[in-house]
Amino acid sequence: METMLKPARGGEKDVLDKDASATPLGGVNDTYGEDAATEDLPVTPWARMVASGMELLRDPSYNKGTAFTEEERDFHYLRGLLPPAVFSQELQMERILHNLRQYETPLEKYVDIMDLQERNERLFYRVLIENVEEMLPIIYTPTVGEACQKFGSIFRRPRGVYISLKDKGKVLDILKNWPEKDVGVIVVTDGERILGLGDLGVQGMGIPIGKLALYAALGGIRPSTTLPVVIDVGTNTESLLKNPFYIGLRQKRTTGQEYDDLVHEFMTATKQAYGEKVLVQFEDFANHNAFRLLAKYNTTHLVFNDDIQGTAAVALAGLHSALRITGGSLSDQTYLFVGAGEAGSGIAEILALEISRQEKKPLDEARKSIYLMDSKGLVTKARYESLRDFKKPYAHEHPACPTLVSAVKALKPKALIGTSGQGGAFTKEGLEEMASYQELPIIFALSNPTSKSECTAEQAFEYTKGKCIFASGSPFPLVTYGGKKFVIAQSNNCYIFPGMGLGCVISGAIRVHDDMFLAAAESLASEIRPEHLARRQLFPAFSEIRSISAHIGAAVAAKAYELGLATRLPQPKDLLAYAKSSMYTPTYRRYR
Ligand SMILES: O=C([O-])CC(=O)C(=O)O
Ligand SMILES: [Mg+2]
Repeated sequence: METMLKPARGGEKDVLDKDASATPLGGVNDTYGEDAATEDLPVTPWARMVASGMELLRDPSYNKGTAFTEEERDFHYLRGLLPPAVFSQELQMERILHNLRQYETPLEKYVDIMDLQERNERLFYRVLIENVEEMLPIIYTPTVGEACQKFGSIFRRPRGVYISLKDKGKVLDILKNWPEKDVGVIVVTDGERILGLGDLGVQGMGIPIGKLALYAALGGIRPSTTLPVVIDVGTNTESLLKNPFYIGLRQKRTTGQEYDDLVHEFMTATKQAYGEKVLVQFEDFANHNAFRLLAKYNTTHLVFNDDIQGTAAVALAGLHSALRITGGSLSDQTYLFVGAGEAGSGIAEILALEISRQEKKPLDEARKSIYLMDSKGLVTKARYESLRDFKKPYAHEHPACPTLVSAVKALKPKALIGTSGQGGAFTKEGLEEMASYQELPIIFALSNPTSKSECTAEQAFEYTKGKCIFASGSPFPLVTYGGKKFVIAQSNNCYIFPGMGLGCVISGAIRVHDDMFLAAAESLASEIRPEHLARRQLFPAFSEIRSISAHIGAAVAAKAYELGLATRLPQPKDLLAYAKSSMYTPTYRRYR
């Protein structure tokens, strides 16, 4: 059967045929029917009635622009509303890319491509999926950071849900204003720690929007089931409060009970509106809330924190790959983290967990080879009383080391991992020291966006005389050193969260367990082949990401079933095939 777009001139809109709830990703198995198509466009096994004519052209989920066929133009009252030429989606894509490449600044590209999302969603996703490496730096780090800083100025059309202190007591009603009833994945921020850029208040909304675009493009989550949310409790950033174009509450951040109550109302409302299988990803909260909220809600809701757990899983996969190059096992190395916030302690903790599993030793024992540095220098036992809880497990007996070089000299770490949000924190002296006692030092500069990276890729190679095994959080161009070219691997949580979401959705998971992140990390690491390692490339190319997400999704789902956390029964026999067949694809439907 084909997609039926019946004329509904009298305002009858979007009546979904009940057959639609056949699969977990919002109802439609997108590959279904493709084999059965007699013409070159795929067809879908369900029927919808939506608006026709101009309304159809203005609905981004159905609009195909110049790609409406002659037949469709006649049938859906489009004749004369479009110029006469009929384009293929491929030609439309070419045109989009051609125009995008004319812009001089990344922010102009961002505005242009996000506009496409509001005009023609399938074309937007097809451009993303088929050009991941080119598009990622625009809709994601680093450009999304600048977009958030200027979000008020570039604001055009709202997307997602804005919940502010003014909405206390009305959060469920607000969620009901969102037009989609079938929401499967929410990304929520309060904007207090946007990437490494600090408190951007309501303008942090760019991050949930960008992350969810990746859920759909990289993880195959149906776009209509994704919901970006920002909780606006004010901002402490003076320049934003003074900026006439700031679009949030013009007040200092509210904290304490009032903050907790609003977040709690939101968390309760998500379940009331969408059921207990809605996945809520916490994103870019400041440390003082991130750990707390995760601990508070992970026993009652399907939640994870991307900055703690997603970043951790991808870095663990990167360390696995790095050790395949250097030799040795995870357990007999020393690790030094510069930055002891969400990413630092998240990675430290998953690493300790993995070591304790591998070596069958207590977690506390496994933590002993992992050291953290914060703004006050090495985290040590002597500082124990004044430390935040999440740093305490790593407060080891050790003399004070105030600087990076002194810590590297004293500890001789195998791997140096930057999660500080401090651009340039990996000094020349520190990196030279890393290379002074080992053949292949592992250097991860993970802070985002590019301006906050602890060092550039070029500096890492230069200061270690080409010896380093390097990964960064944001993209860097290829580095040539000693006549050799090195592709710079990005250790970014976008390798993990789309697959994690896919795994949760296809299994109907009701909780996220740490073991699901270990499974995701293992799955990602298994994608690294000897040819990657020969080039010191720790992660596969983003062009392979849909297949990687399917594998991660299957691994996560398998773990959820094993742990008794999955509710979609019976368990599909072949989870990988099921994951793949459930993924959203953005080729146009044929409307009849
Ligand atoms: O958004 C990214 O690129 C990675 C991330 O979660 C962060 O840096 O907060
Ligand atoms: Mg983040």
